[in-house]
Amino acid sequence: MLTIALSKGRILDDTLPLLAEAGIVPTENPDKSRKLIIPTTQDDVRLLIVRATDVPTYVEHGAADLGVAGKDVLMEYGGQGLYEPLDLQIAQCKLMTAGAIGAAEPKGRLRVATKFVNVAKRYYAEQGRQVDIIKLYGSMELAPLINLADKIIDVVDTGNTLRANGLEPQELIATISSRLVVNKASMKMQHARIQSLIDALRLAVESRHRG
Ligand SMILES: Nc1ncnc2c1ncn2[C@@H]1O[C@H](COP(=O)(O)OP(=O)(O)OP(=O)(O)O)[C@@H](O)[C@H]1O
Ligand SMILES: O=P(O)(O)OC[C@H]1O[C@H](OP(=O)(O)OP(=O)(O)O)[C@H](O)[C@@H]1O
Repeated sequence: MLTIALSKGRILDDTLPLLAEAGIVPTENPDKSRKLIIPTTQDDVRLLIVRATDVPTYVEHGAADLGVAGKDVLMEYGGQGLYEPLDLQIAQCKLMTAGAIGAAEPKGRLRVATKFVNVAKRYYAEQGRQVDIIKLYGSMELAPLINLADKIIDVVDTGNTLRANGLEPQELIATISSRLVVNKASMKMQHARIQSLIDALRLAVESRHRG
């Protein structure tokens, strides 16, 4: 059995067409179903529906053989516990710092609100900048508006969410897309099977970007 961990929303929506091209189609609509284990048209392939930030955990521990996760989530998760053989080129966005439009840089310690605590620590450590990181789980854009923080670190696509809250994008930390991740033991034990799936998905990604 091959188990693939996916999160509902844009990753599921953008991954299903690629899986379909590789011959894997869920037997019920994962967006509508309340089931968390979804069989597919291939008897020996199933999907696990998990939170986006939990995908690397399922795959590293072997609860899933493969998964799809945003590079932002993988950067935050860290470590060397997963193979990352393919950029699926979906859910593309940027990981950026942002602050109130026109606000001056604070003189002393910078207060940065984010759910990407590890990424933030690494980013400012590389710059030798002293910061206080404030962990939030959502609605990051609020923090500078109510003076909880000077800046935020979040993913930005159109910039509409920032603009709607009087914020502007500042520094680019990384360009982001979603990656196929593979459990290391699975890659050894089921090498031919997983490699042929990677190859099929690579073809699907390439044909999408040609057409
Ligand atoms: N506005 C966006 N445009 C394009 N890609 C995005 C955007 N927002 C997030 N992403 C990418 O898609 C991935 C999944 O995002 P999604 O919004 O589905 O989950 P989440 O809200 O980050 O996670 P959770 O549901 O666990 O809170 C993110 O990790 C990021 O890589
Ligand atoms: O630059 P933009 O195009 O506005 O995109 C950026 C927003 O997209 C994501 O939220 P999403 O809409 O996915 O909602 P979520 O908070 O449920 O993830 C992310 O958390 C940002 O807030």
